[in-house]
Amino acid sequence: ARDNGGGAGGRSGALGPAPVAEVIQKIDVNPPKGTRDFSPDEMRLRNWLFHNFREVSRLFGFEEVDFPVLESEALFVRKAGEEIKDQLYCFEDRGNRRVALRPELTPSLARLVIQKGKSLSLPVKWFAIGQCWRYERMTRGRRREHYQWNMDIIGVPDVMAEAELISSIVTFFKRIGITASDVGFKVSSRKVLQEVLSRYSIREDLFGKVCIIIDKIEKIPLNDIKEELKAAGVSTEAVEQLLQVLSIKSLTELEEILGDAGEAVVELKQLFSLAEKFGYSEWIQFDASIVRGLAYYTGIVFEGFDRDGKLRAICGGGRYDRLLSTFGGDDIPACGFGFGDAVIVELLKEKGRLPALSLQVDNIVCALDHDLQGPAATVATILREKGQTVDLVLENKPLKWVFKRAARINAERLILVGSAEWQRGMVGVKILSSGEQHEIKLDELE
Ligand SMILES: Nc1ccc(Br)nc1
Repeated sequence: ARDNGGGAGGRSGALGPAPVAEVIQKIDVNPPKGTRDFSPDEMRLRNWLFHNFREVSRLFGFEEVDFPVLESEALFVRKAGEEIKDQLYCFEDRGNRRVALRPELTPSLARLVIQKGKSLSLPVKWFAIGQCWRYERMTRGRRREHYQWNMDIIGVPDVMAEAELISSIVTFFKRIGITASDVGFKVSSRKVLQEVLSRYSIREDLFGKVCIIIDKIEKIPLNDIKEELKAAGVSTEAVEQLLQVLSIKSLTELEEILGDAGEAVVELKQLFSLAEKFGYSEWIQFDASIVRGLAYYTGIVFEGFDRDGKLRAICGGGRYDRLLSTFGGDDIPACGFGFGDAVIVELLKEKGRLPALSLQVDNIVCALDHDLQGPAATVATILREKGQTVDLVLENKPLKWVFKRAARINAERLILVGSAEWQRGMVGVKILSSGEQHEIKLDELE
């Protein structure tokens, strides 16, 4: 006694058609410009990615933290001319406070470390996965939001911390099937720049601005870089020397220019030696042109890149020993990285290595007629309490519809609740892969 099953959403029967609410205006069903919805397929991929972020963080003994997406604008106001500042998604709230959607997680993490103060025992090893925003003029059609995985070590001045962080990213890449043939890390230190600039007695406060200009070296013409450096107060001679040093691709060559006693060379040699011990030497290379685009880095910096050179940086990070003190906190050393959720997916697509993820349920439970919906609910609950996943058919549907749905949701078993069987305390079971079917006592269901 099955009705025609009605269409999805359509209510037919004694009450007549459902009253349609007054259509006020046809809304735009797309998300705001530069933002994404995550439908089930995309959400499965995102959850798979985040699961691997979390598993690696757990393997490395890091604790998860989180912060508001909305922060005080003051947290991100830096004067070094960073793109992240120019694209700040900021506004004045109803309490006339200047606020911003966070463009990155590190300042929030620094804020929380300072807030916790002496109650924290160092080193702090925290990770976070959070949505970050930028207000990008849509002329370039780029995204305005992405999710970032961040790992930070607070309170360890030694290069061992950077080596540990790079190891965690290598571990992540290996987990998702990316190898050293696919990606690598370009590693340098801002102390390289510092040591060159100090030879030309460039003012300390110019350092951040010079780094931001240098970070654009691959993105804008070299002459523009030179002009911007000179406009920032760097002499022509210093500019030429700077660009010459930035083209160095070997530590040996760097040593020839800077000597072997400066912190830049000493720390980089330590890092490459530790890479041997961690077992990821084949993943990293020295590249003096790497400065990263955030003003607060003070030492080692690194970025993950795809060896085919088709994509933007996959991840990046470095040491930021001054950030906490610039926020009024103690002078605590820190380093960390950010790993976005978009470029890595582009890389996996490029490599044809996206994971095959689909909905799968153990059981689809169906009442064979309407007055058996109650017993079907009982069966579903019994199975769920045993940890089985159940898709319970919620309406009176023809079996043809049930089989179609079972195939779509990759159900392993079809549990049929029929009147005669139910009277005998039994239900019907059909193994959908083999077609084999049998009856089973309710209390033997598992
Ligand atoms: N910082 C930032 C935020 C959002 C996106 Br999309 N890219 C970079």
